[in-house]
Amino acid sequence: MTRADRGAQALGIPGGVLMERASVGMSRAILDSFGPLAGRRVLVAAGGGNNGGDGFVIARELYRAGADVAVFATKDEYGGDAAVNLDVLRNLAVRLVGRDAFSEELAGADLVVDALLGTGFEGEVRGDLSGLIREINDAAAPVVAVDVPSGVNGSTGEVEGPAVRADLTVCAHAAKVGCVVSPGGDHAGRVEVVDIGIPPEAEVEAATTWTDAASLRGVVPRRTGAAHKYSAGSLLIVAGSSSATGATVMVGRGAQRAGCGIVFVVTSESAAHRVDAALTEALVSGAPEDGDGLMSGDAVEHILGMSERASAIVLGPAAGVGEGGRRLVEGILNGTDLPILLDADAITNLPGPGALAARSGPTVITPHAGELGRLLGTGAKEVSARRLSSARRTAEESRSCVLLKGTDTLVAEGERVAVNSTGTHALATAGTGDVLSGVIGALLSRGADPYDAARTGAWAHGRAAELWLERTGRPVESMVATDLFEYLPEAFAELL
Ligand SMILES: NC(=O)C1=CN([C@@H]2O[C@H](COP(=O)(O)OP(=O)(O)OC[C@H]3O[C@@H](n4cnc5c(N)ncnc54)[C@H](O)[C@@H]3O)[C@@H](O)[C@H]2O)[C@@H](O)CC1
Ligand SMILES: Nc1ncnc2c1ncn2[C@@H]1O[C@H](COP(=O)(O)OP(=O)(O)O)[C@@H](O)[C@H]1O
Ligand SMILES: [K+]
Repeated sequence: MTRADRGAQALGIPGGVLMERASVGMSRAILDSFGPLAGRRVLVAAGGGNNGGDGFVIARELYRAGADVAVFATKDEYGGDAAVNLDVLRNLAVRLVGRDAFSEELAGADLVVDALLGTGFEGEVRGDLSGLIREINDAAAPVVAVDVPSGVNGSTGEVEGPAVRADLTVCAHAAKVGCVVSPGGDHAGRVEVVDIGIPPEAEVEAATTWTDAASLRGVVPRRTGAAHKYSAGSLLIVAGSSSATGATVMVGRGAQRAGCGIVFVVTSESAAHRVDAALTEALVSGAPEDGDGLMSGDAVEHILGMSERASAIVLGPAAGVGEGGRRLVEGILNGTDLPILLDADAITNLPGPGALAARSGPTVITPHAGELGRLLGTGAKEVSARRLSSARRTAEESRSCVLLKGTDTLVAEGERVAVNSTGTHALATAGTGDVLSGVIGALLSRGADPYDAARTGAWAHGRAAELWLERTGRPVESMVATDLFEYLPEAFAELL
């Protein structure tokens, strides 16, 4: 954003014009959500930078819309465009209030505009700003954040101290990463984007991008008329144990609904007949198991034999954690160059991200914060606090594609990270991750590269859940993972 901003100014567009356009657009969005504001009390809290400058213009616009506007500015002296816009307010019947009157104004406000900190903020909030943020969060009135909720790092979503909890965040030019990646994303409320007039010459390629349907155009492999079941994608699923068959079935169904031509399954010997009965169209075989009913290291030979008929492998869900599992994972990683997706127990059985770096074949891992915390040795809390950097670091150390699950889903590979745009908390139910593995595995088997397979899989999986909600009108709490199968085809149809 900073580079795009500078680029626009280098083309000759004055910063003040950008600020005006941003703030006029933001004011319109505020009025659309909370208007009409005639006679209503609005408190604008403005910080010392350009985010505060936006706040001054918004104060002017809401005043023009008839609101009774009070502005608290954290600095005594301003410079640049912010100073110009503050001076305008002095000529209007907008009340400029001091710190002593802030709390009282807040108590009487119908709407609060948080323009304390924007993209220029990082680290932990210093000084009296923490107190202001806490007060805003305790107030009854709805809160609109300008560009980024103050206290949230707009570039990463990290939150190190107090941060505003907004009902609406209006972003200039593009949604800021911090408004969608948690924990920052959990502070932003609804996110709207307003155009501020940045011309294409000033657009920059961002390292972090947004996976929407448009960004996936042409990415999903199509089946041609001359296809046969093997050329349409042949996936080998290595999953489950004698006491856990459901995960395997869900990976298989997910893969079939994502267009895989043929699904092979290898599971524990004693579980094979149950998986076979549940997955009509798949070819299921049993592999040697240990005393606990988990596939043992001895299963490697059988699995590598089966892999000769496959174009990709999904390894992991419910396969069990332990010495046998570690030998299994190691044997398969070293034994084939096929694209491999590792999920769940297969991730836990890895000694560390470096264990994947030596592979010559493409690798995708799909951990949630707990699994990634174990893999990195940092713990789930640290991963959840720094999702973007955790995913990036893992992608770098493993030289693999990393899909980090959660309320937002990140896909990191090399220098790039994509933030998924679909999904709902209806997905917070057991087994949805297994379905996702199957979907991504199918796309790998059909020849998609790991980054595209992971981005597309996450998008279609999230979209299927949204479609289930839209079509059935049922409460989020009643979704079960198998509900996704009916809606995956429709989600893919939207991409084709
Ligand atoms: N041409 C432009 O530059 C445009 C800027 N825009 C707005 O300007 C914002 C960026 O402006 P700035 O770069 O001035 O940055 P900010 O206004 O986000 O923040 C800078 C201010 O925050 C203070 N600060 C930084 N870190 C702090 C910390 N840890 N604790 C307490 N205070 C801290 C600084 O001392 C400074 O006063 C955007 O978010 C957006 O709202 C928009 O108006 C669009 C155009
Ligand atoms: N609150 C939420 N909002 C959106 N998506 C969620 C939420 N909670 C979980 N998900 C998604 O649901 C899936 C859960 O996967 P996982 O935890 O591996 O489940 P399981 O292992 O039971 O299959 C992931 O794709 C995750 O991103
Ligand atoms: K802000």
